[in-house]
Amino acid sequence: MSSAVKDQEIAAEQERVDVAYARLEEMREDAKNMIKEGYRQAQAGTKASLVDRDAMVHQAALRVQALNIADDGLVFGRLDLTGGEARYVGRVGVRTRDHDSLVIDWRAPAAEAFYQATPEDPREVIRRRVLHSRGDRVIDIEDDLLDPGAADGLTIVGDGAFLASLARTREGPMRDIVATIQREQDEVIRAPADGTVIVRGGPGTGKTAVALHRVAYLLFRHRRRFGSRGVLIVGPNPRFTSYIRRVLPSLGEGSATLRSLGDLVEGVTATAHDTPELAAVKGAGSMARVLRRAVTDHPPGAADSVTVVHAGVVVRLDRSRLDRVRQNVHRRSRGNVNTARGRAGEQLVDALWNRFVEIGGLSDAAGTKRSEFAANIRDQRTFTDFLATWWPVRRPLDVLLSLGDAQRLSSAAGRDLSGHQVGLLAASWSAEAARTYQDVALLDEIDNLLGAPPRTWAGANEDDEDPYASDGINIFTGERTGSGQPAMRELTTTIERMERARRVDDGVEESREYAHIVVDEAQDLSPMQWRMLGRRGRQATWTVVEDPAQSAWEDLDASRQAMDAALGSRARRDFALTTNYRNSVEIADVAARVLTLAVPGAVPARAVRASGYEPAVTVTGSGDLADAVREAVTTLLDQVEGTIGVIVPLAVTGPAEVAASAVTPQADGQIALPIGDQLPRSQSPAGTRPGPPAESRPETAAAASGRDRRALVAGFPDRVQVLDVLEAKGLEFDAAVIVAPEEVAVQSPRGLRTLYVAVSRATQRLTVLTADPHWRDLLDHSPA
Ligand SMILES: Nc1ncnc2c1ncn2[C@@H]1O[C@H](COP(=O)(O)OP(=O)(O)OP(=O)(O)O)[C@@H](O)[C@H]1O
Repeated sequence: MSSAVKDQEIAAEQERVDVAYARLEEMREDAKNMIKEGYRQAQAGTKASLVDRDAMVHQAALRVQALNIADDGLVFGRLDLTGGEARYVGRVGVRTRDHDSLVIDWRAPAAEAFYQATPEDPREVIRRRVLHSRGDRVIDIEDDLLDPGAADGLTIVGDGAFLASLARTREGPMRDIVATIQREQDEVIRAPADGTVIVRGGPGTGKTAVALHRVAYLLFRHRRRFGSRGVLIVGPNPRFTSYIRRVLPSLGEGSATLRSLGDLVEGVTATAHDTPELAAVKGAGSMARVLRRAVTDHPPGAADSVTVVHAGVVVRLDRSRLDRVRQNVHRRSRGNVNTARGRAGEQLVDALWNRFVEIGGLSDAAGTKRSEFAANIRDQRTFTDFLATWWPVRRPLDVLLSLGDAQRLSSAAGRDLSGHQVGLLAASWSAEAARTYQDVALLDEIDNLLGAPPRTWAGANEDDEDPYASDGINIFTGERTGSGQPAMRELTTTIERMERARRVDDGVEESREYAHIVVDEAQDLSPMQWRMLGRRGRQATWTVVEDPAQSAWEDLDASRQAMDAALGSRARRDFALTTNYRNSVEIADVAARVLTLAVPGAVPARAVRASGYEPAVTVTGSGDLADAVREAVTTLLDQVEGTIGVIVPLAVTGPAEVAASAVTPQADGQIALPIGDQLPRSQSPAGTRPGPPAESRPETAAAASGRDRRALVAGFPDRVQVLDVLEAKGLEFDAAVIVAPEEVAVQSPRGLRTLYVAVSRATQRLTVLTADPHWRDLLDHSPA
């Protein structure tokens, strides 16, 4: 086709698009006028008009926001239907003043055919056209002919919109895909809102993109239901959440809460990952039992007996009697340890009275009534002081740190932990250690067990009210809250506390119970993390996306069971995504080799875009590693315009055999981890354990890169980032440098799956630097 014909077609589309933009501008003006009108009404000053004004201004402001977003590439699709209608699809719906449709919102039912029509099932679509724009200028068009028999008179431009769009230079690390959503993806996005959707697919199949578009769809179609009670999107780490944060606004959605697993709980932020061994212990469902025992045990610092005097009679309860009272209170109050504090005091008085009667006090103090006895006891300083330590208002972080005492932990452990595990855990819960991702779920579990304190002191200033304040202290962090001037306030129920936890974050309202929860990278959630999410979605519908082959979790079955419990019994729909849109065919080929090692027999997703660039797999001496990284990055800077990720092993130090005490957090919040000879033979490439034995091994790439991460990329532009294999989860770069795959593979029992994650991050170029020639042979099958 001549370019003149194509130019004519583009010019014709531009005219239509200009009309839509002109109307968009009018709609924006209308919305702005509505805001002004709202303020004008406020001048009237009645209470009702204030409420009206707020609602009006809020709605109008949302409208302006949505219309602003549509400024860039407002119209991206056109359908020519068998009846002769030409239907335009765009980021928002645009109608003339007479309500004739100019552009249909991509989420509306009338836009469905744009995504669903195929040559086998054309759905009355003859030609599907994708319009590529920059701002408000149409720069290119691509057509798919779906019904050649009916195409008389229609010009067909290009050779299929989708592949062309994938080959286009990427703008930014992730973008919305509204123009090129594929049918299998669209089915997920538009799945009915009443149940749970589970999406599985390999790296780059668009799981994250689809989940985000589903949120936009649900909020568009069911705003009343999902807008008011909220949508929570949970991803693995803050890097990932900041990465996807850029996509939601481009979809016109600012009203979802985005959280990483490390900052899901108010007041705590995880800054470190546990070693795989520790994560497995902390994340196991049995930790729930351990924590239950921990919060119901005799608390640290409490005396082993209490003694009071009444009418000259000395009454004492020893530890075993005290423990019986405690068990009784817990049994009757069914959890909510803090809330049960009042009952505990009552039952303690009861027990003292019974003891008083038992030891014959009644005859010594003839005429004593129980009520007098109780009043007297409650007034005694020894009693109140004892009660304050025997049944204190407990804070989640205090409970967790109290388990840093191995003896205390051991008594809470029952049969759920081995001695070795108790040692590991206790060492990780010292006050100085950084809080880890798994700790966050445990703190949430403890918070749930403790329940709300019966009475709290909060800052006097309502503005800086801290919903987790108790006695002027944040119950998670232990830090003083508010102005420090105590003001009595009653917090009675968890619901109320949840309500108070609502806050505005980045302009987004947050609450602890949601109407819909999206879980990305769900394959990595531990049972305890599922419990944490389950509590936030007791009434929710869910969208869960995952790739079991990328799971770092050893006991995937236990995680599945916990997921089932969290999701509840709602109807589920399972979907599979099968096409890899991220990796070039060449990079996908390397990833497929790793997949075969990690999960023998697994079928990789099909990559659709050949780049002609073979990945480079280079053998380096371990001493030259930093130089090799710099050299690789320098080369890639010339080859790609966008982001370059240098993906290093977890920062680990130390010999292969590590005692519990040696598992210590480093200054930078990372954890010292045993490495080396744990890789089972079956997981070792070529059946051998790579590298020399641990004792004689020089400083590992992992240790070196952990220590010198920043130095590794010093002086390079910002588009070069260095991150470890866990941080790389879910991210994508134009080019990636994988450092020391041989170490990534042995850092945990699931090391090969982690490596699979790493090698599947790049869109265009991949460089692998290894000290082990085995790995080159394994990964590099490029033509000599
Ligand atoms: N239909 C599509 N059209 C164009 N690009 C797409 C499409 N679907 C996905 N992509 C792109 O493919 C890349 C991978 O998508 P995404 O990150 O959602 O995959 P993923 O399945 O979540 O991957 P991972 O499992 O590695 O986290 C993104 O850049 C996304 O924009």
